[in-house]
Amino acid sequence: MNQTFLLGIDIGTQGAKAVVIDDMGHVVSSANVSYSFESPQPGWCEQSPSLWWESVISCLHSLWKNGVDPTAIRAIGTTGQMHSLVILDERKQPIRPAILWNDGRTLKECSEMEEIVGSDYLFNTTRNPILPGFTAPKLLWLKKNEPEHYSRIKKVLMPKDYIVYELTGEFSADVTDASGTCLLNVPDREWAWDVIDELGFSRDWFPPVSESQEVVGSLSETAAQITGLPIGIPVIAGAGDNAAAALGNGIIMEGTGSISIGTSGTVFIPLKELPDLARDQASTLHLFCHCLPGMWHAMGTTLSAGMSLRWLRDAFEKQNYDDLLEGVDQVEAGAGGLLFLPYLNGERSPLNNPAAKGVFFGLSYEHHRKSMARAVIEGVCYSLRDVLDMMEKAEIEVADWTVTGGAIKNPIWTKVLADVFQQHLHVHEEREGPAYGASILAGLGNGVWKAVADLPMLDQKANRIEFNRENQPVYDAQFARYQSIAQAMNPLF
Ligand SMILES: Nc1ncnc2c1ncn2[C@@H]1O[C@H](COP(=O)(O)OP(=O)(O)O)[C@@H](O)[C@H]1O
Ligand SMILES: O=C(CO)[C@@H](O)[C@H](O)COP(=O)(O)O
Repeated sequence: MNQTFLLGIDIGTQGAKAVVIDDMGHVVSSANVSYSFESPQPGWCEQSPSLWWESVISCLHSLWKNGVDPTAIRAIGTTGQMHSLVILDERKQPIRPAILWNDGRTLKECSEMEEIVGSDYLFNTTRNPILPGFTAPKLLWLKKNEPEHYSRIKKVLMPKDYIVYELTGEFSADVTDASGTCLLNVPDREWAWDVIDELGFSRDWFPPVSESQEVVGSLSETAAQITGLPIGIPVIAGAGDNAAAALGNGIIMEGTGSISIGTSGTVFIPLKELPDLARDQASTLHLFCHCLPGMWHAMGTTLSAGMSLRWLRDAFEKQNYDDLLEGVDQVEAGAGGLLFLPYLNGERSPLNNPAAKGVFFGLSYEHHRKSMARAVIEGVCYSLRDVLDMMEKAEIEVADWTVTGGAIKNPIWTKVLADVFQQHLHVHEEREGPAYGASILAGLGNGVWKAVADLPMLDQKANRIEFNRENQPVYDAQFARYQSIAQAMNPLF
């Protein structure tokens, strides 16, 4: 009973995860529940908020079954997929399934938003391009295409905010996730009320925006009964999954960066100050608040990273990733000339084309399951290098990389990534990505650690993945082909 445990909950795109850590930052136990998303039309991606909540409840009951004492939990932090739109009605019920971050239906609404508010004003306020998948254009899409749903909106939430609501009965938002709505004044870390007014949205839809570690409520009696957690424990605002994962991996200093390969792939670089980029220099670079006060980060996102391998696993009707990947490490670097563009559901950074499609280029008789799997992994790594290229053009650079996300479960991902980047990488194998970071934020919010400098996990050593210099010529040549093919095909999709 003297133990101090912290709980982190992650609403991933392919599953919910919960992790319990102790006050030394060590993982005590974790649980996950997998799910899928629906695609009611090509390019659309939706998920039901009740599926997330039911999956969280089952993760928690698995933790208790595995011997974790729920009464030792002192605080809860939530995190999850960014940008995905949850709308609630006056009964506080979801009006429709959430429209996800990888949904490409809003290209037209992105332009409309710039026309309504003025593209320069919008960029200078939000410091971000308006991209399909971000939240605000989805509201404009609903206004036009589902007016009955639009007229019933009383609250707009991100996925993890919906879980905070289920846990506490309170509505909250945090600076990291709010950055990805296109409605946050990112330099001021507050809603851009003038933009919200211009777009005709109601100010009441948007909950107060907090720093990630701030306590925003306490566990309600109803949630305590359903989850088995003690009533009244504090719940913090939490953070978007990329910021939470970065904090969990200690990516809080300039010169460090993290690469996540979950459903999406992201390149994430912390910043002490917001760079003053011109609109065209920013390309599809995201400049968002970090989950520590007074910090920001630069990010770029490839939409189907780990998801491309999942697609291939299902296409080959393999039971699991180990079956799909058997022998793939024996295939030579460059996959015998076979190249894959991982644009299965469009692409965000750097192409910004929701109509883009996946491509195998250079197939011939000698290729087989193993070369196709290797080409998919390499293609995802080229798309991440393409994001890195975009960052370097904006003069945002990193020397020290840590990798996170489901892909760290098989070393082939990190080996190929290190070779494609021609850089060594770090991995903390025991950390459950965003859920781990959310539990760290909960500890900061609840005063288990007084300051960032006290975080015990910052001293823990990561595994170092070396790169193979001999593979540089083949990967440089393949990356150049990748970029040429992507550019050539872009207008044809
Ligand atoms: N055992 C494994 N071997 C190889 N790749 C894996 C394995 N497990 C998960 N992955 C990769 O990780 C992805 C899921 O990552 P995850 O971080 O759990 O996603 P999300 O947070 O978006 O739900 C899968 O699509 C797959 O590409
Ligand atoms: O859109 C973004 C970031 O801008 C994605 O990174 C989502 O946040 C989903 O994350 P994963 O489920 O792939 O971790």
